[in-house]
Amino acid sequence: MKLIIVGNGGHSQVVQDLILELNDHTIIAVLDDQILEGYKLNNILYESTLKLPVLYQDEVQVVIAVGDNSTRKKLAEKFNLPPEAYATLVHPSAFVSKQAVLGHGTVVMANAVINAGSLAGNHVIINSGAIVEHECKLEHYVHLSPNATLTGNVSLKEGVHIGAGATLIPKVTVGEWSVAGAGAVVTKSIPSFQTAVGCPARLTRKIERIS
Ligand SMILES: CC(=O)SCCNC(=O)CCNC(=O)[C@H](O)C(C)(C)COP(=O)(O)OP(=O)(O)OC[C@H]1O[C@@H](n2cnc3c(N)ncnc32)[C@H](O)[C@@H]1OP(=O)(O)O
Repeated sequence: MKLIIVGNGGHSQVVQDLILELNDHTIIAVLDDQILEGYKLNNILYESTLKLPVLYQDEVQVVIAVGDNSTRKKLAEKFNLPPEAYATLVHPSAFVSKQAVLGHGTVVMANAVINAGSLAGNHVIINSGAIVEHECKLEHYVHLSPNATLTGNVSLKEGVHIGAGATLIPKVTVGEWSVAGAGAVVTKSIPSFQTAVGCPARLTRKIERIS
């Protein structure tokens, strides 16, 4: 499969590494509005995101490799491609249960675990070493940072960001576009558009709604 990677920052570097480990995908282009356009290195074309409609063809898939959830959503809305246009990528060292479901454009990094009955939507990031226990639900544009742990039956609504090493106890829900800080221990559900930090996690500041 030929792939177009959108984004050329730190998260993109790790996604590109994942693709190298898969051995059966070829990156044909990296698109980013912050890079020098129109050069080719190791057979990869570097261009602005405006070139996506020209480069996207049959037998090519796209990954939006941008860590920020709202930017990922804005780019997906701007491109307006069908969901199947986006590749789902799983690092070979990750464990994904056959009874789990991953959406389009979702990436699962090295050593992550996704257990039975869990569902992740589109453009979700399950980062290095993160654990998604049984029957969790992660809606579109969620980012679960490295080493974060969702215990059983946790629900993350659209755009939620769980910081590195955070732990969520069973059955809690995090409302849309909320953030649990690095190392937080979430013992109660968090409403939408809120930041929560600490152990046990306490609500700190409100988050502005994304446009
Ligand atoms: C591969 C990758 O890199 S993936 C990305 C992984 N990224 C992360 O895990 C980062 C997660 N983000 C955080 O933890 C951030 O600190 C946030 C989102 C919680 C910060 O939220 P903000 O509202 O901007 O907090 P701000 O930095 O202004 O700090 C406000 C207060 O909260 C405290 N605070 C901030 N983060 C945390 C935290 N994780 N745990 C405990 N306290 C915290 C600050 O010390 C500060 O306290 P003070 O008022 O007593 O000085």
